[in-house]
Amino acid sequence: MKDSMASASQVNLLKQKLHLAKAALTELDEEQNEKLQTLLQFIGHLSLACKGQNVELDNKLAKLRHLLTKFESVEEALPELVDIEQLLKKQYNHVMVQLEDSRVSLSRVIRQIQRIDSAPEKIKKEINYFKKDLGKPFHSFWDYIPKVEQLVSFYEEILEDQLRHGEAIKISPKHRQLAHELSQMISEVEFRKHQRDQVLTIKDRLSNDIEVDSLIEAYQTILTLLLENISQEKSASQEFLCALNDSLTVVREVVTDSCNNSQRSFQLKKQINHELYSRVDNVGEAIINIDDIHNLKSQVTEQLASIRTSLGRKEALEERELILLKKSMDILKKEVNELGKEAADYKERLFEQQKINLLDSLTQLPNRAALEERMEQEFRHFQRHKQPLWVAVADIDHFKNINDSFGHSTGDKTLQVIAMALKNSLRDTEFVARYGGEEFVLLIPEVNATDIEQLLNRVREKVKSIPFKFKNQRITVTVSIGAAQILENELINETFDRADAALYRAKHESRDRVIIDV
Ligand SMILES: Nc1nc2c(ncn2[C@@H]2O[C@H](COP(=O)(O)OP(=O)(O)OP(=O)(O)O)[C@@H](O)[C@H]2O)c(=O)[nH]1
Repeated sequence: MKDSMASASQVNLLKQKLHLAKAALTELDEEQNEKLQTLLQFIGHLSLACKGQNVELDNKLAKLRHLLTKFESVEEALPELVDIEQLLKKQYNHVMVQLEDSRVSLSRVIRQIQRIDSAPEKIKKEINYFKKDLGKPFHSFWDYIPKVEQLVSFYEEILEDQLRHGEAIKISPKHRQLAHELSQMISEVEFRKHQRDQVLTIKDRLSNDIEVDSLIEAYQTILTLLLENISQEKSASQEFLCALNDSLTVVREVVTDSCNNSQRSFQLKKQINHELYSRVDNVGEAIINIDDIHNLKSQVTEQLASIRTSLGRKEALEERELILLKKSMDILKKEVNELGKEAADYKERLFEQQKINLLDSLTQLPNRAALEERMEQEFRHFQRHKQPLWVAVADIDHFKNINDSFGHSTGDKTLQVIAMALKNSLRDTEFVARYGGEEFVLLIPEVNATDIEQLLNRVREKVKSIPFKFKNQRITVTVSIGAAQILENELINETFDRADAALYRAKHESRDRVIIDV
């Protein structure tokens, strides 16, 4: 009995112990699960950090992350882990090879930079240190990236230094040609007064030894000035059109008002006339129907009074009409006067512009466009009257020497003086234009073949006798002239070509002479 009681208490004790052990085991299980969960999460995050290196590895890791989300599938993940481990090893080796390749490439680039002799000394030293540093292997991309950044900054510094102190682009014959063409173009375009000093400075710069930067700047400035002129011209035309439009609006309003007034007056007058006719009819009827003279008298007097009133109204209406008409006429007159003034101003501006467009701005002689106009005119005259007409081309001899020895502005002054001399040596009916550069064209009508050579030699002598003095040196400037007379059935351009060919011959036969094409 005693035993059975002791056994029972032992069983109870064991039961309690078992219970406690079970509880402790469950607690341990939960704790472990929690740790495992944290570990799995950590693996998941780690695998995400590896993403983007290799597609196969990415896929494997994605699958692993999926399996690790549930305890039940952790077992399935084990074979995957083996594959992934191998892939990771391969990837590591691959990255190390890549890093080494990159290090070698950087060394190659740095050797190239070292060849830039003009690099500043300070950068050259830094590059040397950098090159030594490149001797150590890279362990990760974080060793590589700062090196690339450093290399880029070397490039930047060298480039900046070269831009700051770099040699200007060398001027070539092509640039000189461009400078010359721009200078010619400037001479042919008329600039506004306030622009002229700027243009002269540019012209001066173009004629001396110009650098490419200054040439580009000159082109830019001239273009800006031309655009400014075009836009001013445009706004002047717009102003005129606006004034024209405003005036037309006023005129239209006045005419509409005046029409409306006439319409109203016409209706009123019609009404008054109707009243007058009816009063006159009344008088007529009274005369027929009323026998009693007193009665008739009073009826006629009454109708006459009404007629007078109507006539008075009609007169007042006509007077008002006249006043309105006068007012309208005054407004119209004022508008037409103002418009006339605007039109005259505009015409003047156009005329001035036209005149400017036909003048060479350096010599103030007619320019090439004016010459073409005049040639046509003389040609038409020749066709009608068959009077002699000569075309002569004059060219200054060795003009380049003047520019080269005394400068372009002296060359410009020489051109101006010779232009004046040519102009003064001709009659009013004769014409001289600057054809371009140092070449002039003369149109000489009504001179016989026997006299032309003498006339042109006089012109040549006149130029030769100009007492030029440059840098205290007495200089004689001469011209060569070629001339041709227009022939029956010849176009004037053909005559010009013959004159030009004669000039060519004069140039080759010693210059300072006149040759007539016969
Ligand atoms: N100062 C100045 N020079 C000009 C102008 N237009 C052209 N020239 C120069 O005129 C010179 C003409 O030279 P070339 O065509 O070689 O002739 P050249 O020296 O007169 O010699 P020949 O005609 O053969 O006797 C060039 O140097 C041009 O630059 C100008 O408007 N002003």
